Amino acid sequence: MARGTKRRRSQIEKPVVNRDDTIEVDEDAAVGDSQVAVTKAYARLAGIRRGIATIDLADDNFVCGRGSDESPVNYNFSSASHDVGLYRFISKIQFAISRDSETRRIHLHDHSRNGTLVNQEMIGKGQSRELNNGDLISIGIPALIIFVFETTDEGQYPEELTKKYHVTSHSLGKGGFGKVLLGYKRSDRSVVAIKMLNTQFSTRCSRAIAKTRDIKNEVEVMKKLSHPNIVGIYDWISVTKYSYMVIEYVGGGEFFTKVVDPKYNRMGLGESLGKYFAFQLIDAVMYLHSVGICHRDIKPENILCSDKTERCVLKLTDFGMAKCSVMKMKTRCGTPSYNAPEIVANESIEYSPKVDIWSLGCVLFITFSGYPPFSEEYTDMSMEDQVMKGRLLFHSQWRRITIETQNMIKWMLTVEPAKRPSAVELMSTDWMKCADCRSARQDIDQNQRNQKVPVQAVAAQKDTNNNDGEKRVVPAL
Ligand SMILES: Nc1ncnc2c1ncn2[C@@H]1O[C@H](COP(=O)(O)OP(=O)(O)OP(=O)(O)O)[C@@H](O)[C@H]1O
Repeated sequence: MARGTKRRRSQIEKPVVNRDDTIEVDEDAAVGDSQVAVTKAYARLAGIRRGIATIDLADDNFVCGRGSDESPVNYNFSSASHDVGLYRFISKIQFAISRDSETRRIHLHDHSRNGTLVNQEMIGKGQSRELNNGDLISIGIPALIIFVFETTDEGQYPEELTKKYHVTSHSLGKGGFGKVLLGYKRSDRSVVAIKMLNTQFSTRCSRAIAKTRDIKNEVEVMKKLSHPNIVGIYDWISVTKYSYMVIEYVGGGEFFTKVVDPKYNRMGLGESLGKYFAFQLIDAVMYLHSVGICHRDIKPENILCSDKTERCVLKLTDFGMAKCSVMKMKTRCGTPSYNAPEIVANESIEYSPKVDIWSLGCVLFITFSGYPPFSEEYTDMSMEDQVMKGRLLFHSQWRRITIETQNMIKWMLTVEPAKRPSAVELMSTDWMKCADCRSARQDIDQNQRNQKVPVQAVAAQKDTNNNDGEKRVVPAL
C-alpha cells in the first residue's frame, strides 16, 4: 500500500490486549501513521518505520512482540508483517517496557532471540536498559530502527520543533556551537539532521577565525540553494537560547576523515578518485557563485560524504561564513590554512568569490596528495609567507598524479586572484571531460533519484529485503 493511503477501520489490526486496559486505535490512521492512543501517557514509542504504529504508554508495563495465545502482547506488529526484512527478526515476545511507579524510571527489557537495541547497542535476551527521551529502538540489527522513545513530560526541546520532528538522542557530531542530532520528520518519517546552535556563544571559535556567527544569514543563504552537492535545509526554529536548523541528513561523515583514512597511506586518493571528487566540488562552487554566494570557509571538514562507500556523493555544508558576493567582502574569516592570499593580506583589501577557488585548490591538493599545501608545521617559512608566495611543495606523492592535474591545482592556487580561474573556467577545461567526471555525474543523479523515494531512513548503505517493491535503504549511523 502506498504511503499515506488511508485504511478503513476494519483493515487496521487492533493491538492484542491481554488486560482490561483501554487501547483505542485511531480510526483515520494510515498504516504509517497509525496511533495506539491511551489516556495519560507518560511516554510514547514513535513508530518511524512504515507499518509500525506510534504507541502511547500509560501503563507501568507494556509488552511488544509477534505474540501468540500463550504469549499475549500489547502490540503485535501485525501491521508490519509485510515487511519481511523486519518481521523475520521479531520474536513472539520482543521486549517489554516497564516504569517504576516510585522512581518513575523507565526500562526496556529484552526478551528476544535476535535482540533489541537501544541507541544501536544490543541489550540482549534477559538484559535491561534504562530509556531516556529520544532513544532509538532497533530490532535485531542497528539499522532496523523502528521506534524513537519519547517522554511526554519533558520540555527538553521546544514544541515548535517537536510538533514537526522526532528529536533523537543520537548525536551525529559536534561543532563549535553545539551538536547535531539525528531526527525524523513526523510527516513522512524521513531522516533529518538537527543542528542545535547555542546562540549565546555568538563567536565562532572552533577551527576557524573568530567571527560572530550570523545564524539568520546562514539560514537565508541555505534557503536560496538547491544543488545535489550542497546540504539542503528544511526548517529553522529559533527560541531563546538555541537555534535549530533542520537539514538534510548526510550519513557518511566528513570528507576530512576520508582524506586522512590510513588505507590511503597518507598518499592521497589518487588521480581517478581525486577527479571524481574534484568534479563534484567544482560543480557545487560553480553553482554557488552563479547564484551570487561565496562560501568563504571551504575545507574538508565542511564537506560531508553521502555514505561510507569509496565513490560517494559529496555535499558542501556549513554556510556560517557565507556571504552574498555582490556585497563588499573584506572581513578576514575562514580557516587560516585554506585562506586565499587576498584574505591573509589585509582587512582593507576587497576580495571576490575567487577566494573559494583558492580554498578548493587547497582541498584538492590534499585530496590528490594526502598532505596540505600550506601548514604551520612547515617550519622553513611562516604559513602566512607560504600562502602569500603561493609556495607549493610537490613531494613524491605527486609522482602518480598526472601533470595536467598538477597544473590544474597550481592554477587554482594562483596568488593573483585575476589570474586564478573561475569555477566556470575550471569546468570547461578538457581536464573535466573525463570518465571519472562522467561517472560522478551519473552517481549524483542516481543519489538524487534514491532520495526522492520515500524511505524510513536515508543513507544508502545497503538495501534491505522488502516485498513491497519500494527501494529501501538502511541508515548506518
Ligand atoms: N547534515 C548532516 N548530516 C549528518 N551529520 C552531520 C550533518 N551536519 C553535520 N553533521 C555532523 O556534525 C558535525 C558538526 O557539524 P558542523 O561542522 O556543521 O557544526 P558547526 O557548529 O558548524 O561546526 P564548526 O564549529 O566547525 O563550524 C560534523 O562533523 C558531522 O559529523
